Amino acid sequence: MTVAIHVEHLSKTFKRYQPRRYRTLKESIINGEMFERRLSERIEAVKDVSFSVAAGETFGIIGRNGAGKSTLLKLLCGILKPTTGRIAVRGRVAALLSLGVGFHEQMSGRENVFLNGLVLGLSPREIRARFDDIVTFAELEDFIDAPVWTYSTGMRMRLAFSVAVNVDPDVLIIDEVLAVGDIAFTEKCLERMRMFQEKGRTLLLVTHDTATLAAWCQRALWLDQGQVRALGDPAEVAQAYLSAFSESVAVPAMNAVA
Ligand SMILES: Nc1ncnc2c1ncn2[C@@H]1O[C@H](COP(=O)(O)OP(=O)(O)OP(=O)(O)O)[C@@H](O)[C@H]1O
Repeated sequence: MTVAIHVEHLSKTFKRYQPRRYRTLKESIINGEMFERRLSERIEAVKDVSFSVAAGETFGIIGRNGAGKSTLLKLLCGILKPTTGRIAVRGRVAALLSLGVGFHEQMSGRENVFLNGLVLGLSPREIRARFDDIVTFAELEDFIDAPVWTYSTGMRMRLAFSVAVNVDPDVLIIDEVLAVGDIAFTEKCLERMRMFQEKGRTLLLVTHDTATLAAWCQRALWLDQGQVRALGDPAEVAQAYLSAFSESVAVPAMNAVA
């Protein structure tokens, strides 16, 4: 078995600061501490997490709000550095994280496609060769030269997804973002994801939805308060998750991978 992602004893701690609270501006200036920040707490967003994903596998991560899912994904794509632990990812990774991550607001869609392509390791020639497909898939022909700050949430998602799938990554990471697209576009994305699976590429999906785990994933991990609560068969992981949080209500699978 070729391992695509290997995570070993991974932890990420954030320091959260709070400004000192002075009653008046004068008081804070006199104290010379106007801009001083005070460390108030440490948040262990990811705690001693270990797992492996095989090449060609679709792997799901489920967990409640604040469980540490986004932090884990940002660690996997190198946006964040681990506090402790080790990550090894094989091949080119394209990630569709929370919307807008990776886009420069003042730059046009076209410039952002080139920038993202370069960041993902393509040469300018390779990006030029894929550019039309990216724009056509995103259905942004009329807007590609407008600055990204003028784009709607759905337009950003379309561009981000289109770049991610068209750079032909070995590992595609998707963090619940397809939910903001309209139904027709979501269908197109799901079809691309199926094609991606058929090509034997590795897919990592984050979802709140147990039906999505069952429909898409070969294995799954339940992350709870930064820790692995269950790892293995998606139906069993989903069952454990649901029984612990009976208030969790499954939504249709199509929305959730997204
Ligand atoms: N940059 C940061 N600085 C401080 N705390 C952070 C930071 N990023 C995340 N956190 C904290 O880490 C914890 C995990 O957050 P994270 O966004 O990874 O959760 P999540 O599982 O993705 O949640 P959701 O499902 O709501 O997106 C939360 O308590 C969050 O407040």
